[in-house]
Amino acid sequence: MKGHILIVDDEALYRQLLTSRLGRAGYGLSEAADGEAALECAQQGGVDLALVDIKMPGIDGIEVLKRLKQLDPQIEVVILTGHGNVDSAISAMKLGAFDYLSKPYKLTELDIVVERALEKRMLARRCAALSAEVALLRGGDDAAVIGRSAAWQLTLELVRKAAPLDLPVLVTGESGAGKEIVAGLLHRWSARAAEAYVPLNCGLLDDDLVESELFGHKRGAFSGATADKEGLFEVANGGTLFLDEIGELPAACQAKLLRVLDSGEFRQLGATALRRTDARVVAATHRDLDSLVAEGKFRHDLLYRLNVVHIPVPPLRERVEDIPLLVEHLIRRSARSAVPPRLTPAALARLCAYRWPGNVRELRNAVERLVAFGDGQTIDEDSVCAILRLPLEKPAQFPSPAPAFTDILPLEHIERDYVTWVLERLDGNVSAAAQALGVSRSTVYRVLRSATAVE
Ligand SMILES: Nc1ncnc2c1ncn2[C@@H]1O[C@H](COP(=O)(O)OP(=O)(O)OP(=O)(O)O)[C@@H](O)[C@H]1O
Repeated sequence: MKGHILIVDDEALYRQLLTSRLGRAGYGLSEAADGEAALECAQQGGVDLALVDIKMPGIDGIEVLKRLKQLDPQIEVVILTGHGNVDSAISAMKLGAFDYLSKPYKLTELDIVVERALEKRMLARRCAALSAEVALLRGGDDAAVIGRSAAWQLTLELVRKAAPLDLPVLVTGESGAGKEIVAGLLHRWSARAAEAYVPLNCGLLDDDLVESELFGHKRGAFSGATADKEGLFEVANGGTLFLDEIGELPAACQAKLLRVLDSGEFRQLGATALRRTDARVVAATHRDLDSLVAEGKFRHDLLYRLNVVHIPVPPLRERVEDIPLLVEHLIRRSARSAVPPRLTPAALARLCAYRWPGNVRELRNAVERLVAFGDGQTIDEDSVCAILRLPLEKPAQFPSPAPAFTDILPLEHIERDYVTWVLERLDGNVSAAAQALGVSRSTVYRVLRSATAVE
């Protein structure tokens, strides 16, 4: 697809004219007959360009332009003005409109303006993607760390406080929740940021190799040690050593690690002399270290030493508000073209309602598959259900709430029934329902409370 255009005009004839012309040219299209509908549509995301009639009842074109830009400064807006209405066209340009067209305009003129506006949008996208890539190659990018939920903000607050402290940190949380992301931030936000950040997954190496990897060895220390080798504690000197899956650390290494944490000293395998290191240790685990201590598999004193600062990373299901942002970010990252596919609201609601046992990693994999196997234009509820192996429809359990309209009912009743129905369809997940309905969680609670009050 060449880009998604939102056509906003109260006159159906003009909308029709534009949709048939631009539809034939291969653009994705949405229509809105007034400003309110336009903003609702833009809120769902995926709009690249809006063609907005300046004179409309209710919210006029200039106001729509302002609010669209607040919603997403990257959306390009072309204002459609009446003949001779140059003053408003100029104010629109001052507010960030890409261009304006005075009615009646030539369709070839429209084609050129649309093409240029979309080209600008695509270039801005490419530029942002490249900057993110460069930042990533340079060792991380704070902007690529996504999340605005209260739970995630609390985690970041802890990271911000812990980063400059120069103490060991233990990061815990389910697999795929973002522990390594947190470890990276602890390094980047510390005074050691310019020094090495060295990660090691303790679960991936054989027991005897972990020790040599961490502390290094002298030539001849064991069969196969043909030369002296520096350990990661030395490589990370002055920087941060990230020990992932610390629960898997073999017993012999646990004792040595405790010593380094206490004194900064260690011995290479096969060496007699002590060496010193100033590497800060950040450890992570998805396992319950207290249980491992109780089972005698993890040293109590090491846990005590590592746990000086503890940062728990909440699972994704406890920060549903982050899902839409992560999904948008991941779609943009995985999209094959400069115009990422558009996610339907029902598809997003399904993603928000899912429990994500594999957390952000599972979400990333799901989005990558949705983008790879999709048609490049739209990701709908059916595809999400297929990828997540969810039943698509639950008609027997969830009959349509549509009232028969034989009676005149207070709006409050209809609102209550509809919200209850949406909530049932989304397995009682209030955040997902709020997301799907485009309202806040407190609004969902208010409507439900009014339901209890009425009954
Ligand atoms: N807040 C976030 N913003 C953007 N991407 C994230 C975020 N959290 C996690 N991810 C992405 O999700 C994936 C898994 O994250 P990460 O490796 O940090 O999880 P983990 O908790 O360390 O997992 P494991 O326990 O399996 O090592 C990575 O691709 C990471 O980039």
